[in-house]
Amino acid sequence: MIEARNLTKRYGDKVAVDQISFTIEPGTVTGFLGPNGAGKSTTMRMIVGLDRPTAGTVTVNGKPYAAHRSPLNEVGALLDAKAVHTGRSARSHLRTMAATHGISTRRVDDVIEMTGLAGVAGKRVGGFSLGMGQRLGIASAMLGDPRTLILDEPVNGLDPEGVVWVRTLVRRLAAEGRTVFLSSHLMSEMAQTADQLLVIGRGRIITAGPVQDVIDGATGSAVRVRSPQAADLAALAQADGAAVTIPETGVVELRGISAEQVGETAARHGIVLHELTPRRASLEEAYMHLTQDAVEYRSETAPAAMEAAR
Ligand SMILES: Nc1ncnc2c1ncn2[C@@H]1O[C@H](COP(=O)(O)OP(=O)(O)OP(=O)(O)O)[C@@H](O)[C@H]1O
Repeated sequence: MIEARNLTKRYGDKVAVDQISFTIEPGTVTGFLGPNGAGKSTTMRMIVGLDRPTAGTVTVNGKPYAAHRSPLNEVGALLDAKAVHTGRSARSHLRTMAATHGISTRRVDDVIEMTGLAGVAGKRVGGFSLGMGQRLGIASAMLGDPRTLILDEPVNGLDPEGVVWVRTLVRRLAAEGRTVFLSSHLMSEMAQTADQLLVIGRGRIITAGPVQDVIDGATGSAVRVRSPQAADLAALAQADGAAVTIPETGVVELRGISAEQVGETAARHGIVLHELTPRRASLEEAYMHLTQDAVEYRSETAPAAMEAAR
């Protein structure tokens, strides 16, 4: 379990993390989302004691990271996959880490096997592809068989097979009762991997909760209706309190009303329906909606893309 209370980090005038409080429960995969510069890496670094909070506290399984007698057995972290001595082989890197923490060489062989690195474990890390480096980072995080895993962008640079592998691995680790906290900018992947979400923007928590609740809370569910009398139906739904958008001629999208209500209203007024579809937003749409005011580094085309996504 990871617990943060009023956790704050300032770099000079810049408030990177602003009094955030959250609990990451064991037995779940919790996704950490937010735009570039939102404070995700800073938060993760504070959890593992690489950055000191300016104020507030964060504990892992009840204690600050540094207070654990054997931190590597408590928390495994992948924070910067490139932070490895490039002249060493993967096996030698892992064996050095293991030796300094009283971990057996058998465990080193196990994590090499587990992360699919067996074929390249004797090669210099400097020659590794981004994906191989990520696998080595995950192997390092797993070395102490920790109860808590913190993974910053673990699928970055992985091919589709690698992405599925990470998803399966973290799901299995959570099913074993471990705490898994991971960040990613890939929304479709996060939607498939995480149970819970923590969304931050400009150093503050925007929302937190189960994935589907976060999506529904951000966008609400909608009903898409195609009808030759779409305008009539839209007027009736509006009178019933629905919000109406017209994505194309002959199609209306209604919010704040159920598909059943729409169908019954249509039947009562003899309106012909060609389509009646309850429509749930994607995590990407919800994320765009949630973070639209928290994006610091925005490209010129982003607002138009967001509009289209809504
Ligand atoms: N060492 C530092 N010195 C000064 N400012 C920093 C430092 N580290 C981070 N920041 C600033 O703190 C803010 C949060 O950065 P952080 O790297 O935690 O964001 P992030 O959510 O991980 O972003 P990304 O998705 O781009 O990785 C940013 O504005 C960043 O520029």
